[in-house]
Amino acid sequence: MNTRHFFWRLLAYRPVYYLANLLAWTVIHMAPLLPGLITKAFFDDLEGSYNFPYGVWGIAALLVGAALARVALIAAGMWTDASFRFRISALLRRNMLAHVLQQPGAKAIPFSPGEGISNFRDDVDQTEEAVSWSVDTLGLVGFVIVSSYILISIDAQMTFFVFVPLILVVTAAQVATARIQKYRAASRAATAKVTSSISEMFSNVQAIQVAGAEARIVRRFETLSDERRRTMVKDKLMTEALSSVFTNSVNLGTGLILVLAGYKMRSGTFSVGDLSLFVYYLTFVTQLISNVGNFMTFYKQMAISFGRMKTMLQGASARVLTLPAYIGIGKRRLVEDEAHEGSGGQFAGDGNAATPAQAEPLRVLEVRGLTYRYPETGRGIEAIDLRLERGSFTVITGMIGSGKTTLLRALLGLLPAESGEIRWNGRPVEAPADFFVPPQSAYTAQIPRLYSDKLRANILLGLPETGDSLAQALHAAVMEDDVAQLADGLDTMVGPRGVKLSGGQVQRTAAARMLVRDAQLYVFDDLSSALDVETERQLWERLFRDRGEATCLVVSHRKAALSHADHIIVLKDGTIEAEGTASQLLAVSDSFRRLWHGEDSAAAAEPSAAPGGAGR
Ligand SMILES: Nc1ncnc2c1ncn2[C@@H]1O[C@H](COP(=O)(O)OP(=O)(O)OP(=O)(O)O)[C@@H](O)[C@H]1O
Repeated sequence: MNTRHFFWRLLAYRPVYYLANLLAWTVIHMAPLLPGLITKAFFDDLEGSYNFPYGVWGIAALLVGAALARVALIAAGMWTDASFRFRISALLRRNMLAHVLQQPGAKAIPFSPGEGISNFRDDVDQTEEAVSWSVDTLGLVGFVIVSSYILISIDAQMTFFVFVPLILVVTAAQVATARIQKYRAASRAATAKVTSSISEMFSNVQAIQVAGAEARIVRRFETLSDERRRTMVKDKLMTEALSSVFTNSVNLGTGLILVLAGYKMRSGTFSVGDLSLFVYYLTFVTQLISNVGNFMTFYKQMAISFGRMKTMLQGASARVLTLPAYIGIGKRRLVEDEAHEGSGGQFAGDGNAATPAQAEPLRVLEVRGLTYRYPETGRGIEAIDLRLERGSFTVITGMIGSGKTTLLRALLGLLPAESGEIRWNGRPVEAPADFFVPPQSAYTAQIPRLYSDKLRANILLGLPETGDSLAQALHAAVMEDDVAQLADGLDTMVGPRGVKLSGGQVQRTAAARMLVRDAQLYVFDDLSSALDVETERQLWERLFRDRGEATCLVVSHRKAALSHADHIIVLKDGTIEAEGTASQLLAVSDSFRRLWHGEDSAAAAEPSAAPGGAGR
């Protein structure tokens, strides 16, 4: 889809609103035709060449009436404009967000969060401007046709000079187009860098402080801001220069009319009324031309924004952006809902979420040849085979960077696997990202995130609270003592704008979030990265005791998990180096022996750490 198609599809999203807006602004732009003629009548009446039946006061009353009508029309135009603008920008933002939520979670946006925000904010605003300014064009054409007819019938030569600015402005706008596009793209890119630098600084304040890197970070920020300033100045200068060409063309036109009018009035072929009509119309012609110039500029800038929004879609069709959808106002339409079937989030219970139908009870989950390599580094996992029987406890272990997290993410559809096959009871799982959610499976990431909300809401994430399910999940996640110590217990505000929880508390909150959901497969990514040995041991013990028939797939290098595992997979450089039980692996795998004994040396080096779990 090119920019023109994109533009038309936006107009067609709410055609009635667009047409109402177009009509309102066409009338607003054509309305000055009347006061122009009244003003001419006023001067002609004074001059005695025309006799208005209601006298000078009648003319003055008509002028006041026309001005009031125009004020009322502009108020109506503002309403239609705001209504249409809001709808298209809400649609774009809604569709982009829905698309992001459908992407493999670990690759949801191709930019930094700061750039993503600028995409949602600035690029949508830019598009909104272009579409909104397009309604001025028809009014201009209407005004130009009628006014030129009136003016030509008075004096064709003078009319030509009225329209000289039009020719100048359109030519200037065309010449400047390529430049504006270039400057706008550069200023957008520089702004995005500054926004993402701010968000990185804010999320890494502690790391910056402990590294004593404040001065260097500020210097880097200054460089980025300076780059932004330079690109912005060019962009603004170009836009303002064009705008001043538009505005000043009225002065040029007035000058030309005055010179010619003086000459013609002396020869008696041109009246004061004619002069007033020319000058009056010129002002509006130029103002309208400048509106069209603005539209052309915005349209070019929209092309840049459209390109950036397409990048956000990561290869998906640009039609995604303009698919009709419910934006929260008016009646929900069936067609729109169908267009987005399955595009709901994965938070169950929000009323809009598309929750996948429950699959048949798990007997065996098989993975064959699963491969994913990060395009940036070429690292990842290759040809991984896996078999999880119902009720089994499988541990994936391996050295740092061996591919453990990547394996879990590719299996769960959080990364798009390059190749491989996943079968649930022998049946292929076509869309793992949609399938591996409750009630099929639940997952705790290595570095979970909390929202700025109550602890209770962070665990439930929209799930209705039933019976003692929350208390059970808190117990299973070894979280009950922590909750008891919080001032407002489960109602304590946590997350970035609330009470700061420790890394281990965040991880156990995420574990509770997972355990409160009924799932057949529980997937944990390395709880040991923030839990001490004793807490992790407690957590596994409670899980082994209470999990019933649930199947577990766990990344860990702790003995408490390894010693209870039915099956252990040792990864090295993205491939399976060895597999078996702990005792088998201790006999055959060097890597496994290092991991197993590594915990003893880590515990010895850390006096506060409690002894590890029972080894076999
Ligand atoms: N977003 C990414 N982009 C590029 N390369 C990545 C990315 N994430 C991980 N990698 C690389 O892929 C390989 C596997 O990483 P992965 O995070 O799966 O390892 P891991 O075994 O889970 O490590 P850890 O024990 O530190 O959690 C590593 O070499 C890593 O550098």
